[in-house]
Amino acid sequence: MTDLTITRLSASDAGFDDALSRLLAWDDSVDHQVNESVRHILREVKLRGDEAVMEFTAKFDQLEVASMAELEISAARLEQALDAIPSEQRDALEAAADRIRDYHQRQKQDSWQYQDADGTVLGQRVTPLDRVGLYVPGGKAAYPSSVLMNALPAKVAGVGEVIMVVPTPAGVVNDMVLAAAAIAGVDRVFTLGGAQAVGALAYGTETVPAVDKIVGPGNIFVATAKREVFGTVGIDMIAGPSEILVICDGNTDPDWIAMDLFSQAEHDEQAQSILVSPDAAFLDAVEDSIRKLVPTMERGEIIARSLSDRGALIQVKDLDEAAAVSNRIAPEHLELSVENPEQLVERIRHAGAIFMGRYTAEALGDYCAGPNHVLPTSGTARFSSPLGVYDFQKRSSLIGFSAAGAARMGQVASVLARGEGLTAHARSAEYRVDMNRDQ
Ligand SMILES: NC(=O)c1ccc[n+]([C@@H]2O[C@H](COP(=O)([O-])OP(=O)(O)OC[C@H]3O[C@@H](n4cnc5c(N)ncnc54)[C@H](O)[C@@H]3O)[C@@H](O)[C@H]2O)c1
Ligand SMILES: N[C@H](CO)Cc1c[nH]c[nH+]1
Ligand SMILES: [Zn+2]
Repeated sequence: MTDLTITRLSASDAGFDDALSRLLAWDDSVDHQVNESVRHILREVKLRGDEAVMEFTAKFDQLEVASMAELEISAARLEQALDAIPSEQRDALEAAADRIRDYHQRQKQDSWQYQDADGTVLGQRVTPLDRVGLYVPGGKAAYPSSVLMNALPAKVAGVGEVIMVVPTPAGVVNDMVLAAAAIAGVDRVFTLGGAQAVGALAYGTETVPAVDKIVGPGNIFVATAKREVFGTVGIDMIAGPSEILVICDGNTDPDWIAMDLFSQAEHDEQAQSILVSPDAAFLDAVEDSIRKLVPTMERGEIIARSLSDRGALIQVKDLDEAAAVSNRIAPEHLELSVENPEQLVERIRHAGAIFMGRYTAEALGDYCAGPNHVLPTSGTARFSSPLGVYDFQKRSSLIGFSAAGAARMGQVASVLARGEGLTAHARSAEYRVDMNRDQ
């Protein structure tokens, strides 16, 4: 097993800022290789469609097929999976789906309009997207919960067609993933992953229909591919390797905190788990818990790599400084494991999801609390939000001038248009002014 190296930092040390920047940064050489490889995959998929998709699926997912039809899962197979899984799993999926649907219903935006004094009608028409692609990760683990988190907001929004892609390395299909797709009402499922799946959805192939927007989390290849195809299609955000930052006042059981850190570290060697506390003895105790518990974990190797390469235990002088460190990192998940989370949350400006108090394990949010678990990573919580119904709705402005309104505002438009030297704009507005003057 990988040697476990635990990075300890102190916010009061002179080199803290640099050390933190190094911890958060990706290795540039890895970045470069990933970018190159993703661009190549996308180019090939755009040029050669199904043929390239099948080649990359064979190469990266060890899944050889003679035709693309073999990479689509039928609706009947989804239903069969729903019947095949143990009732305990089906009940858990349905319980989670109910809470996720209930939470997301509240995000749905409706169209609105109002009339001003001239009788002019102004408003906003809200409509669902026609067709979306959901990326459900599946390289190192299968994520039925991510099927629910991606698909249910799309269904609540009323999206016309929901296409899901999920890699099935070596052709091993996970029945819980398929069952979740049946529960959520996904329309079509393809067993594709990585940049080739993102390319197929963005450009369309002979078999995979092009979508309007691609949402969902994935590894660094998926996140990079989404960044590359943005503009051809919409994307939700960059939701890459998972992250957790725990702020603890030192009074939570250290084993609980160690396991909370593991809960994200076990996703990926590139996941990031950070603990921030003003209590040095508590940091020691959590370090002991980590060393004690890693060997007991099924995914201990991934956890050890992730904690060693990207994890840290950070000492701060007080909870205010803890909040400042957290704001700088803008983590995907932030646990406030403190006596008074309501007070501390006031100081938090950037985080994908905030877990309030000692009992709120981040893992509950991953599965069944109700809010979405697809969240901005890599500091992008500074400017983006959790996946939600709003990602599947778009807005059109509505403008309906009355004759009186056209006359009044036509004069304003005319002055502004002539100021910009745009005569056609000006005269188009003036026609309506003059027409009203004649009447
Ligand atoms: N933010 C969230 O909501 C959320 C939810 C679940 C999982 N996650 C994250 O999603 C990620 C899942 O990663 P994963 O790897 O298990 O599954 P994944 O589906 O994201 O990636 C698997 C795909 O990566 C591609 N790939 C792998 N190695 C490659 C290479 N060398 N070159 C080109 N392509 C390659 C393959 O095509 C494969 O199909 C983890 O980082 C996890 O932390 C995030
Ligand atoms: N923690 C992931 C989001 O970063 C979501 C997830 C799915 N299953 C378990 N966890
Ligand atoms: Zn998780």
